[in-house]
Amino acid sequence: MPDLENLGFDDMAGNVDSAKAPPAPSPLRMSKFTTAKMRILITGGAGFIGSHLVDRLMEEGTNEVIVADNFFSGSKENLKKWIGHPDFELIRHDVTETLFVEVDQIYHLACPASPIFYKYNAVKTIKTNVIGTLNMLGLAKRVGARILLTSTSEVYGDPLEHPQTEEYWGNVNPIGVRSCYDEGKRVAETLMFDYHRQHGVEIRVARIFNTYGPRMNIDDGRVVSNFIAQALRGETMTVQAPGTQTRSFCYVSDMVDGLYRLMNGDHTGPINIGNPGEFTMLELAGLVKELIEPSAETKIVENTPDDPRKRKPDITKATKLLGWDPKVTLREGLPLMAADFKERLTGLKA
Ligand SMILES: NC(=O)c1ccc[n+]([C@@H]2O[C@H](COP(=O)([O-])OP(=O)(O)OC[C@H]3O[C@@H](n4cnc5c(N)ncnc54)[C@H](O)[C@@H]3O)[C@@H](O)[C@H]2O)c1
Ligand SMILES: O=c1ccn([C@@H]2O[C@H](COP(=O)(O)OP(=O)(O)O[C@H]3OC[C@@H](O)[C@H](O)[C@H]3O)[C@@H](O)[C@H]2O)c(=O)[nH]1
Repeated sequence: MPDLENLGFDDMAGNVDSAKAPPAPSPLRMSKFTTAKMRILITGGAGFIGSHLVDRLMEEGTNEVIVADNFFSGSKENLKKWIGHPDFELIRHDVTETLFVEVDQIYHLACPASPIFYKYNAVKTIKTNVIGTLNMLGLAKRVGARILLTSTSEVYGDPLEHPQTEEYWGNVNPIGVRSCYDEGKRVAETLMFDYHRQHGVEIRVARIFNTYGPRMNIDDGRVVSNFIAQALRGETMTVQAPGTQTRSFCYVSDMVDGLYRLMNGDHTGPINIGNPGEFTMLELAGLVKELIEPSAETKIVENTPDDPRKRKPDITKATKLLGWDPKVTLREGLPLMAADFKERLTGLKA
C-alpha cells in the first residue's frame, strides 16, 4: 500500500495507482550557489483577497510576486504600495489566454466572486473558471509549479447537509443563474484533480466561505460591503427576503493565513476555509446597526433565484491538517472594515 501522506494525497484525491511523479521544479530553485527567491504567481491578485495575499507574501521578503489580473473587479489601487518594488510585477492579463512565466507556486484566484459581478457576463465567468483553470494547470505542469485553486462554498449549492463537510457533494442547480460560478468552480476542481492524477501536478484546493474585510470594493454588491456602505451613506440596509438565510463570515487576514498554510502544507484538499460563526442576514444587519451606525434602518427587498438558505463550514480538516482556525470574530472584524470604508468614502481617516 503506498504511503498516502508522503505522496501528498488525501482520502478524497482518488486513484493513487495512476498518479505520476510531479514535474521537476525549476533548476533555479535547486541552485547551490545562489539563494533564489521563491517566484509566486497570483492570478486575480488585484482583487480583494488576492491583494491581501500579495501583502503577506511580499512582507516575507523571500518571494518575488507576479500578479496577473484583467482588472474586471480588481484594481491597481489595491496594489499601489508594491508597484515599483523590484520583487513585484503586475501584468494586465486575462487568464482565458495562455501565460508564459517561470514560477514555483501559483495561487489561482482570478474569477469574479460577487454574484452581481459573476452574473454580469455569465459566459465569461464560466470561461474564466474552465479555460482559465486549464491554462494555469498547463502552466503549472510545464514549469513544475504547485498550484492552489480558490474554490468556493458555493460548490455545496443550497446544502442539504449542515454544516458542510468536504465529503458532501452538494446540491447545485446546473442550469440556474448562479451555475456559471458554482458549476464553473466544480469543473475547475475536477480539472485540478485530473491534472493531479494524470500528470502528477501538485495541487491544493481551498473551498472558501464568505470572506469580508478592508479593501473590498465599496460597490462590490456582496452583503457585508452593501450593509456597511449603506449604513455609512445614510441609506437603508437592503435585507434580501426572507432575511433568515444564513452565512458564516471569515475575516480576510484569517483567510490569507489559511490559504498560505494550505499552499505550504502536505495536503491537496479540498479543505474548507471559513469561520463557522453563523448569522442570519437580519442578525448581520443588526450588528452593523449596533457596531457601526445606530441610526441605520433595514428594509426587506426581493431576493435572487437559487440563493442558498444556509451555509456554515465544518473546519475539522483545516484545524487538524493545517493547524488553522479563525481568530477574528464578526464583532471584531466589522468595525475594522467600516473604518476602511469610512476612509475611502470620505477621504478622511476614521
Ligand atoms: N470573497 C469571498 O467571499 C470568496 C468566497 C469563495 C471563493 N472566493 C474566491 O476567491 C477568489 C478571489 O475572490 P475575491 O473576493 O477577492 O474577488 P474579487 O472580485 O475582488 O477578485 C477577483 C480578481 O480576479 C480578477 N479577474 C476576474 N476575471 C479574470 C480573468 N478572466 N483574468 C484575470 N483576472 C480576472 C478580477 O479583476 C479581480 O482582481 C475568487 O476565485 C473567488 O471565487 C471568494
Ligand atoms: O444587499 C444584500 C446583498 C445580499 N444579501 C443576502 O446576503 C446573502 C449573502 O449574499 P452575498 O451576495 O454576499 O454572497 P453569497 O453568499 O450569495 O455568495 C458568495 O458566496 C461565496 C463566494 O464564492 C462568493 O463571494 C459569493 O458568491 C444572501 O442570502 C443574499 O440574499 C442581502 O440580504 N442584501
